[in-house]
Amino acid sequence: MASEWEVRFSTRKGRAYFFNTKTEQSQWDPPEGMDSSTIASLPGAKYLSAGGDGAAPATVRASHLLVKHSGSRRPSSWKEQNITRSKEEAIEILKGYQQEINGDPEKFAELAQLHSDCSSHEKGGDLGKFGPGQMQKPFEEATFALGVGEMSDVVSTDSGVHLILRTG
Ligand SMILES: N=C(N)NCCC[C@H](NC(=O)[C@@H]1CCC/C1=C/[C@H](COP(=O)(O)O)NC=O)C(N)=O
Repeated sequence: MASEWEVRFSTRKGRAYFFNTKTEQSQWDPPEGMDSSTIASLPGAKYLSAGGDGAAPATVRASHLLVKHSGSRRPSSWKEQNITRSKEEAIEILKGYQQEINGDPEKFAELAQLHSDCSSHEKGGDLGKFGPGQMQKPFEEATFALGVGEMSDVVSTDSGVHLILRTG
């Protein structure tokens, strides 16, 4: 069924692919028998550029709200010298912010400024523009899979756990 499919972007291959959210199957080609208007209506269809080569935007812009934990690559921040919370606690805290943000970009920037364990908190979480290869892979792939203005669910990297808002 079309609703099980979405288009994602492989930053490793630099092209779009089809992902079945039910079976978790990935494939380069459109699902068998799916007509072009259905394909165009799939989530992430924007990655299927006019040329069909799935070219992604060269750079994206995003903000993030990072909550670090004891397993972070650098368990310290402007906010807390020695971060000892567990990853599970960090996820709970982040989910609390996610509820409070409730999809509102201004609220996102406000909470990122107050609570993000990244120096980008000074700019409401803004990381500026970046292209493939600049951020840790899980962060990059999650951001490239978002539409402009969309927010991610919890994304985990070696830095900690993040909420991401794609802004450009
Ligand atoms: N281009 C911009 N604005 N800065 C360079 C970013 C370098 C990049 N950083 C990350 O991937 C982490 C996860 C997403 C954001 C981010 C921010 C980290 C998080 O804090 P940390 O784990 O470092 O203490 N702080 C800065 O690097 C990397 N390849 O390590």
